[in-house]
Amino acid sequence: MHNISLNMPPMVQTFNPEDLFTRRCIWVNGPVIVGAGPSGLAVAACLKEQGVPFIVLERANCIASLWQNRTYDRLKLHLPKQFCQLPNFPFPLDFPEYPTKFQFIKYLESYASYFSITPQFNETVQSAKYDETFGLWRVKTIRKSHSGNSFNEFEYICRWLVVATGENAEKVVPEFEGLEEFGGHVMHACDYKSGKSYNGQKVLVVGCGNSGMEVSLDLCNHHAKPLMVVRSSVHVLPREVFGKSIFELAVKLMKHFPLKVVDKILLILARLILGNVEKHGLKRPKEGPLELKNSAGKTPVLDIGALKKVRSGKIKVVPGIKKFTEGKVELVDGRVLQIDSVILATGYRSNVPSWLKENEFFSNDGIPRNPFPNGWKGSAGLYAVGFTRRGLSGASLDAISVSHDIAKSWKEETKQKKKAVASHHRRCMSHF
Ligand SMILES: Cc1cc2nc3c(=O)[nH]c(=O)nc-3n(C[C@H](O)[C@H](O)[C@H](O)COP(=O)(O)OP(=O)(O)OC[C@H]3O[C@@H](n4cnc5c(N)ncnc54)[C@H](O)[C@@H]3O)c2cc1C
Ligand SMILES: NC(=O)C1=CN([C@@H]2O[C@H](COP(=O)(O)OP(=O)(O)OC[C@H]3O[C@@H](n4cnc5c(N)ncnc54)[C@H](OP(=O)(O)O)[C@@H]3O)[C@@H](O)[C@H]2O)C=CC1
Ligand SMILES: O=C(O)C(=O)Cc1c[nH]c2ccccc12
Repeated sequence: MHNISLNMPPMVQTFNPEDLFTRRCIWVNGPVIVGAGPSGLAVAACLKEQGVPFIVLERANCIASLWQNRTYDRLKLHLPKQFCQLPNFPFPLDFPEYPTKFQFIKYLESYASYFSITPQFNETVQSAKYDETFGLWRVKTIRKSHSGNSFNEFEYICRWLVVATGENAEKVVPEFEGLEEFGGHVMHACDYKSGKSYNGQKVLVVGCGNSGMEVSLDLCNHHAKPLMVVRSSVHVLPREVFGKSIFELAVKLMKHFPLKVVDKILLILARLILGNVEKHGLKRPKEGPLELKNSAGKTPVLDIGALKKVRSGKIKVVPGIKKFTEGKVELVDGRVLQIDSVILATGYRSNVPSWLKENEFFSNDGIPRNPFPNGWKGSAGLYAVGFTRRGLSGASLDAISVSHDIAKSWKEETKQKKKAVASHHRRCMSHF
């Protein structure tokens, strides 16, 4: 870690009869990066290359905790590999076009070790606030011990703060009337690993984004009977068009045509390849797929086989939920269906508003207000990586911009400090 402990006397923050917390102050000669997912690792690597010291704080006990702890076994990247690698370190040549989550995790581990990035694990940022008087960020954290039985509080003081906690930091768990009476097993998709234990069960999958579709498909493959809730609408696109990635095609088209035209082309191709999906209950939104991704952050589904199961009736599409009763769900169309368990594929949200004491750069939903490509730089040394709704490729672009900007001001400030020290030294010497 590149930091200097100020050795300040421990300050008693709160008095708790069971725990006496002490908060240690640590000066960081560079940025504090919050989050050790792909975004935090990418910005850390780019800073390393430019000789800027930093620290990375991570609440989990490992890097890329979303990928390691909160995703299902059959997950594969659904964009081709060239859009998913991080700066300055390509995927191994033998990786398939769509790497598995385990290959991706291995790559991230090699990435962290190649750039010698050693995050401070089990440390959750609880608040970060800009101190106007000193022109510095104060980042307060709580660190869990290895045993998990004791906690220590820290305060990091720094000039630059990089937010890399992700668009998917917390699960969204909506409230449903009667869910406590339901009695069956209920969990969020982030805790789903495989359909192994659901053999023969009727499972209500709430949500039809990429998670809902892929969990439903996995349940089918494990001989369960999924019912997938589509309460509003969804764009389903083929992952490939005539053997070529539709995402790659969209990126190429965007260089020549406006977004609305690209959306029209994507929808014509989807219709040609997938047919009319609306007759199966998968109503398309009014806005086009890329337009909707930009405006509302809603990712189109890239189909990897769920649609075939919908067509054959193996995945049953049902409308919104009215309420739950014991062993049953009542739908908005009045139908009452018997079900065994529920999987909430209801999405994720950013957690930035819960800890960052700032509301100019980030909006209430925890995403920077400025749209791409200007969403990475705030004021007073505040930065964001991985919030442009452009997946891993967007995070890599942010990491490069952020690291260059920080390196520039870090080098200027370090030079000024060195000059000040040298002139102070000269003044002291002249007294002799
Ligand atoms: C199931 C799933 C599949 C996906 N597949 C793809 C894909 O194929 N291609 C693609 O481009 N994108 C995909 N995404 C999008 C995904 O968001 C990115 O791939 C990527 O994980 C984003 O990286 P990140 O570092 O910004 O966020 P994350 O990976 O979420 O990492 C953020 C880190 O910050 C930590 N953190 C959060 N709050 C705090 C705090 N207060 N203090 C300390 N640490 C904190 C978290 O523990 C986490 O480790 C997928 C998302 C999901 C949910
Ligand atoms: N293979 C891959 O690479 C995968 C990538 N991902 C990515 O992870 C991110 C998150 O995806 P995902 O987890 O699917 O989340 P999304 O936010 O994309 O989808 C959430 C779904 O839940 C529905 N929903 C929310 N609340 C309710 C409710 N109260 N009742 C009924 N339905 C509800 C939403 O419906 P509505 O639209 O009406 O709000 C929507 O269909 C995306 O970026 C996605 O692309 C996910 C899985 C696999
Ligand atoms: O955020 C995701 O889940 C992704 O897979 C990355 C992504 C960014 N922009 C998109 C547009 C269409 C499909 C996927 C993505």
